[in-house]
Amino acid sequence: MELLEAAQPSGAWIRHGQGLLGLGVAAETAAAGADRFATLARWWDGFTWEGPDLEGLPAGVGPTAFASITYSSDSSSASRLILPELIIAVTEQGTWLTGVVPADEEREVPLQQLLRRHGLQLQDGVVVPVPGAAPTAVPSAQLRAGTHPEHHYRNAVEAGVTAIAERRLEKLVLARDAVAAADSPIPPGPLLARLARDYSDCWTYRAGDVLGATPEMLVQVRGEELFARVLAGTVDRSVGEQGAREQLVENPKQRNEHTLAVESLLEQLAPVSAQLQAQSPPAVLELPNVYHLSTDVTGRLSCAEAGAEPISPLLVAERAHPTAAICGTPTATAAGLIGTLEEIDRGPFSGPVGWVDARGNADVGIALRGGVLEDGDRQLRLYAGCGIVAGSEPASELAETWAKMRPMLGALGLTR
Ligand SMILES: C=C(O[C@@H]1C=C(C(=O)O)C=C[C@H]1O)C(=O)O
Repeated sequence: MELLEAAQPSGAWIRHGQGLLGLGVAAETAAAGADRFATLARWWDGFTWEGPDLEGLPAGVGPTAFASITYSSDSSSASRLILPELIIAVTEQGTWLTGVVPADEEREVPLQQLLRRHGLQLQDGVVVPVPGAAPTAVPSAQLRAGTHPEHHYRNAVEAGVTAIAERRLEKLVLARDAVAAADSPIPPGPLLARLARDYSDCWTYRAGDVLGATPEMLVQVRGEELFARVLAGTVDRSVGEQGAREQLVENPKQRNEHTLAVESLLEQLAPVSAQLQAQSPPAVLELPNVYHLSTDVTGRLSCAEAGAEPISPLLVAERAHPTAAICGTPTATAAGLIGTLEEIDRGPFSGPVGWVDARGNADVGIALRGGVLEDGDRQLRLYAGCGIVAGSEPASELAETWAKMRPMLGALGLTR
């Protein structure tokens, strides 16, 4: 956490005080459109590593790229892979530092020098901030309306409920945005530190312009093993534990909404996986702002089972995206209605976010509970969405979007 406060990471992925921090940029690439996953995967596969052997080291150690991929293929935002020049991997087995120097530079940059460049140093084998560096303050921000006023969202929910009543689809996820504006650039480090502290069960992330703390894992790849955490079905934290059980586990509307999300993931991953198993019944995930219905899914990559060439984790993520947790059922109908009803460009929000290492391991979450830095970092655009099913009420869905924005609002010192 102390490191996060001091440094301004170009990439971050932290949970329970462990994870990855990327500093600076050694190489990066951007992609757009329907081929964005494949373009990024090819770029990453094209690297050769001449560093020490990584075999046996924890996932994420070594050269690791941070990924942010847009929700939609028509977004005007870019999807990105960023390979930092310095990667700090804090794992159960210890901390590893990886420095990345492009081969054509033909020079060794001492790790101490790389650390110093980012306000850090090694002291008795531990990475610490350089003494005397002033902590970066988060400027005070003002909450402003996003692309549309609140009533636009209520109307969109109403229209979604009508489409469901007309049996055009079963579920769709509608999102909206809001803006936190400051007079000076908002430093990502302290925001990430607050999120990692207050939402330690979530994956606190940064990749490119997007940052937040997501509770949802689209797909985690460890060698041949797959893991995912599907969330859908939400109640505010204020209902308490007993209320959450009654309103989530014992509520058919929420259970159905949740099942659709789990089924979409299982179906979409089926072509690339084997032995997929979903936990049943779903658990209740307790977070500081909300409770969710939550299902963990495990499986194996089918290419590994068949002894075939390994598939890039970015292409596994492409298969999995978008689940009904952030889009709807059936996918194509929901995606079409989202486009006409939301009238926002989701950018990286609700798209895949995370990292991929040089051995095919990856954590790819869903970019939720966060925001996108804009306007020279003086503005953070927050996003949140809700699953709409038969009987959803516009006012309570709007309230749920505010509850889902709470992690980022809290990190900015804002309340709502
Ligand atoms: C869309 C969001 O969250 C998703 C929607 C949920 C729901 O509608 O119950 C729950 C978790 C996420 O899968 C968001 O946080 O913005």
